[in-house]
Amino acid sequence: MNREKDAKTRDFLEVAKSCIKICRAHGVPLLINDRIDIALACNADGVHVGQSDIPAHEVRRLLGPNKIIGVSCKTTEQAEQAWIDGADYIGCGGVYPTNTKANNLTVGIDGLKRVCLASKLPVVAIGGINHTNAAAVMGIGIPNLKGVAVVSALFDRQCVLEEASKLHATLVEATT
Ligand SMILES: Cc1ncc(COP(=O)(O)OP(=O)(O)O)c(N)n1
Ligand SMILES: Cc1ncsc1CCOP(=O)(O)O
Repeated sequence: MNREKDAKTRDFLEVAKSCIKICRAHGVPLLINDRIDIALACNADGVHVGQSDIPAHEVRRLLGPNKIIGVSCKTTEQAEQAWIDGADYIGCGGVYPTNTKANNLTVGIDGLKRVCLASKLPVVAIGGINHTNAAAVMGIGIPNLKGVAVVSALFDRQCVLEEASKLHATLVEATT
Protein backbone atom coordinates (compact mmCIF):
# COMPACT_ATOMS: atom_id res chain seq x y z
CA MET A 1 0.00 0.00 0.00
CA ASN A 2 1.36 3.38 -0.99
CA ARG A 3 0.00 5.95 1.54
CA GLU A 4 1.29 9.49 1.03
CA LYS A 5 -0.85 12.02 2.87
CA ASP A 6 1.22 15.18 2.27
CA ALA A 7 3.13 14.54 -0.96
CA LYS A 8 2.72 16.72 -4.05
CA THR A 9 0.92 14.81 -6.83
CA ARG A 10 3.99 14.64 -9.06
CA ASP A 11 6.19 13.40 -6.21
CA PHE A 12 3.55 10.85 -5.17
CA LEU A 13 3.46 9.52 -8.74
CA GLU A 14 7.23 9.17 -8.85
CA VAL A 15 7.24 7.26 -5.54
CA ALA A 16 4.37 5.08 -6.76
CA LYS A 17 6.23 4.25 -9.99
CA SER A 18 9.31 3.24 -7.99
CA CYS A 19 7.17 1.10 -5.68
CA ILE A 20 5.47 -0.57 -8.66
CA LYS A 21 8.85 -1.66 -10.06
CA ILE A 22 9.85 -3.22 -6.72
CA CYS A 23 6.45 -4.85 -6.18
CA ARG A 24 6.34 -6.31 -9.72
CA ALA A 25 9.84 -7.76 -9.26
CA HIS A 26 8.63 -9.60 -6.14
CA GLY A 27 5.14 -10.57 -7.31
CA VAL A 28 3.46 -8.30 -4.77
CA PRO A 29 0.36 -6.27 -5.68
CA LEU A 30 0.54 -2.51 -5.04
CA LEU A 31 -2.52 -0.55 -3.95
CA ILE A 32 -2.64 3.24 -3.76
CA ASN A 33 -4.33 4.91 -0.78
CA ASP A 34 -7.14 7.36 -1.76
CA ARG A 35 -5.74 8.47 -5.15
CA ILE A 36 -7.38 6.95 -8.22
CA ASP A 37 -5.46 9.32 -10.51
CA ILE A 38 -2.13 8.05 -9.19
CA ALA A 39 -3.30 4.42 -9.40
CA LEU A 40 -4.34 4.87 -13.04
CA ALA A 41 -1.17 6.74 -13.96
CA CYS A 42 1.15 4.05 -12.60
CA ASN A 43 -1.13 1.10 -13.45
CA ALA A 44 -1.31 0.01 -9.79
CA ASP A 45 -3.22 -3.11 -8.85
CA GLY A 46 -5.88 -1.21 -6.94
CA VAL A 47 -6.99 1.55 -4.60
CA HIS A 48 -7.96 1.77 -0.93
CA VAL A 49 -10.59 4.35 0.04
CA GLY A 50 -11.97 5.57 3.36
CA GLN A 51 -15.50 6.65 4.24
CA SER A 52 -14.90 10.29 3.30
CA ASP A 53 -13.09 9.52 0.05
CA ILE A 54 -14.67 8.92 -3.38
CA PRO A 55 -17.31 6.17 -2.93
CA ALA A 56 -16.20 2.64 -3.77
CA HIS A 57 -18.85 2.21 -6.49
CA GLU A 58 -17.34 5.20 -8.33
CA VAL A 59 -13.88 3.71 -7.85
CA ARG A 60 -15.13 0.46 -9.39
CA ARG A 61 -16.68 2.36 -12.31
CA LEU A 62 -13.41 4.20 -12.93
CA LEU A 63 -11.01 1.27 -12.44
CA GLY A 64 -13.07 -1.50 -14.02
CA PRO A 65 -13.70 -5.05 -12.82
CA ASN A 66 -10.12 -6.29 -12.60
CA LYS A 67 -8.54 -3.91 -10.09
CA ILE A 68 -8.54 -4.49 -6.32
CA ILE A 69 -10.65 -2.10 -4.22
CA GLY A 70 -10.42 -1.86 -0.43
CA VAL A 71 -12.75 0.18 1.80
CA SER A 72 -12.23 1.26 5.42
CA CYS A 73 -15.22 0.20 7.57
CA LYS A 74 -15.89 0.69 11.27
CA THR A 75 -19.50 -0.52 11.30
CA THR A 76 -21.61 -3.36 9.96
CA GLU A 77 -23.59 -0.85 7.85
CA GLN A 78 -20.41 0.38 6.18
CA ALA A 79 -19.35 -3.22 5.59
CA GLU A 80 -22.69 -3.97 3.90
CA GLN A 81 -22.30 -0.89 1.69
CA ALA A 82 -18.74 -1.88 0.75
CA TRP A 83 -20.10 -5.23 -0.49
CA ILE A 84 -22.90 -3.52 -2.47
CA ASP A 85 -20.36 -1.09 -3.97
CA GLY A 86 -18.21 -3.91 -5.30
CA ALA A 87 -15.28 -3.76 -2.87
CA ASP A 88 -12.83 -6.69 -2.77
CA TYR A 89 -11.83 -6.33 0.88
CA ILE A 90 -12.45 -4.31 4.03
CA GLY A 91 -9.88 -2.54 6.20
CA CYS A 92 -11.29 -2.40 9.75
CA GLY A 93 -9.96 -0.27 12.59
CA GLY A 94 -8.45 1.34 14.45
CA VAL A 95 -8.41 -1.84 16.44
CA TYR A 96 -6.16 -0.19 19.04
CA PRO A 97 -5.37 3.49 19.60
CA THR A 98 -2.80 4.92 17.19
CA ASN A 99 -0.90 8.15 16.69
CA THR A 100 -0.67 7.62 12.94
CA LYS A 101 -4.18 8.84 12.14
CA ALA A 102 -5.62 11.85 13.99
CA ASN A 103 -9.16 11.76 15.45
CA ASN A 104 -9.56 8.13 14.53
CA LEU A 105 -12.24 6.27 16.47
CA THR A 106 -10.96 3.02 18.00
CA VAL A 107 -13.35 0.13 17.32
CA GLY A 108 -11.48 -2.42 19.45
CA ILE A 109 -11.46 -6.17 19.04
CA ASP A 110 -15.25 -6.23 19.49
CA GLY A 111 -15.77 -3.78 16.62
CA LEU A 112 -13.45 -5.85 14.44
CA LYS A 113 -15.41 -9.02 15.26
CA ARG A 114 -18.71 -7.32 14.41
CA VAL A 115 -17.46 -6.15 11.00
CA CYS A 116 -15.94 -9.57 10.19
CA LEU A 117 -19.13 -11.39 11.11
CA ALA A 118 -21.30 -8.97 9.11
CA SER A 119 -19.47 -9.45 5.82
CA LYS A 120 -18.51 -12.07 3.28
CA LEU A 121 -15.55 -9.91 2.27
CA PRO A 122 -12.00 -10.58 3.48
CA VAL A 123 -11.08 -8.20 6.31
CA VAL A 124 -7.71 -6.68 7.20
CA ALA A 125 -7.34 -5.27 10.74
CA ILE A 126 -5.55 -1.92 11.13
CA GLY A 127 -4.62 0.52 13.88
CA GLY A 128 -2.09 0.14 16.67
CA ILE A 129 -1.12 -3.38 15.61
CA ASN A 130 2.46 -4.63 16.12
CA HIS A 131 4.33 -7.86 16.88
CA THR A 132 3.16 -7.81 20.53
CA ASN A 133 -0.57 -7.83 19.78
CA ALA A 134 -0.90 -9.23 16.23
CA ALA A 135 -1.41 -12.78 17.54
CA ALA A 136 -4.29 -11.64 19.74
CA VAL A 137 -5.91 -9.91 16.77
CA MET A 138 -5.60 -12.91 14.43
CA GLY A 139 -6.61 -15.15 17.35
CA ILE A 140 -10.23 -13.97 17.25
CA GLY A 141 -10.55 -16.89 14.86
CA ILE A 142 -13.05 -15.51 12.37
CA PRO A 143 -12.26 -17.03 8.97
CA ASN A 144 -12.61 -13.87 6.87
CA LEU A 145 -10.09 -11.98 9.02
CA LYS A 146 -7.18 -12.42 6.63
CA GLY A 147 -4.44 -10.23 7.99
CA VAL A 148 -3.21 -7.02 9.55
CA ALA A 149 -2.04 -3.69 8.10
CA VAL A 150 0.58 -1.68 9.96
CA VAL A 151 2.33 1.65 9.69
CA SER A 152 4.13 2.64 12.91
CA ALA A 153 5.03 -0.94 13.83
CA LEU A 154 7.52 -0.77 10.96
CA PHE A 155 8.16 2.85 10.17
CA ASP A 156 8.46 4.36 13.67
CA ARG A 157 11.27 1.91 14.47
CA GLN A 158 15.01 1.87 13.89
CA CYS A 159 15.09 -1.02 11.43
CA VAL A 160 12.09 -1.74 9.17
CA LEU A 161 13.53 -5.11 8.11
CA GLU A 162 14.01 -6.32 11.69
CA GLU A 163 10.49 -5.25 12.72
CA ALA A 164 8.99 -6.81 9.57
CA SER A 165 10.72 -10.13 10.35
CA LYS A 166 9.41 -10.10 13.94
CA LEU A 167 5.88 -9.33 12.78
CA HIS A 168 6.08 -11.94 10.02
CA ALA A 169 7.22 -14.60 12.50
CA THR A 170 4.40 -13.70 14.91
CA LEU A 171 1.81 -13.89 12.14
CA VAL A 172 3.09 -17.21 10.78
CA GLU A 173 2.92 -18.69 14.29
CA ALA A 174 -0.55 -17.25 14.93
CA THR A 175 -2.05 -18.50 11.68
CA THR A 176 -0.51 -21.97 11.18
C1 LIG B 1 -6.13 -2.03 4.99
C2 LIG B 1 -6.33 -0.56 5.20
N1 LIG B 1 -7.27 -0.16 6.06
C3 LIG B 1 -7.47 1.15 6.27
C4 LIG B 1 -6.72 2.10 5.60
C5 LIG B 1 -6.94 3.55 5.84
O1 LIG B 1 -7.58 4.19 4.77
P1 LIG B 1 -8.47 5.49 5.03
O2 LIG B 1 -9.65 5.13 5.85
O3 LIG B 1 -8.72 6.07 3.69
O4 LIG B 1 -7.57 6.42 5.90
P2 LIG B 1 -6.28 7.19 5.41
O5 LIG B 1 -5.19 6.18 5.25
O6 LIG B 1 -6.61 7.81 4.10
O7 LIG B 1 -6.00 8.16 6.49
C6 LIG B 1 -5.76 1.64 4.71
N2 LIG B 1 -5.02 2.53 4.02
N3 LIG B 1 -5.57 0.31 4.51
C1 LIG C 1 -4.65 4.49 8.29
C2 LIG C 1 -5.33 4.00 9.49
N1 LIG C 1 -6.65 3.71 9.46
C3 LIG C 1 -7.10 3.26 10.62
S1 LIG C 1 -5.88 3.21 11.82
C4 LIG C 1 -4.75 3.79 10.70
C5 LIG C 1 -3.33 4.01 11.03
C6 LIG C 1 -2.65 2.74 11.39
O1 LIG C 1 -1.39 3.06 11.73
P1 LIG C 1 -0.55 2.30 12.83
O2 LIG C 1 -0.27 0.93 12.27
O3 LIG C 1 0.67 3.17 12.88
O4 LIG C 1 -1.27 2.30 14.13
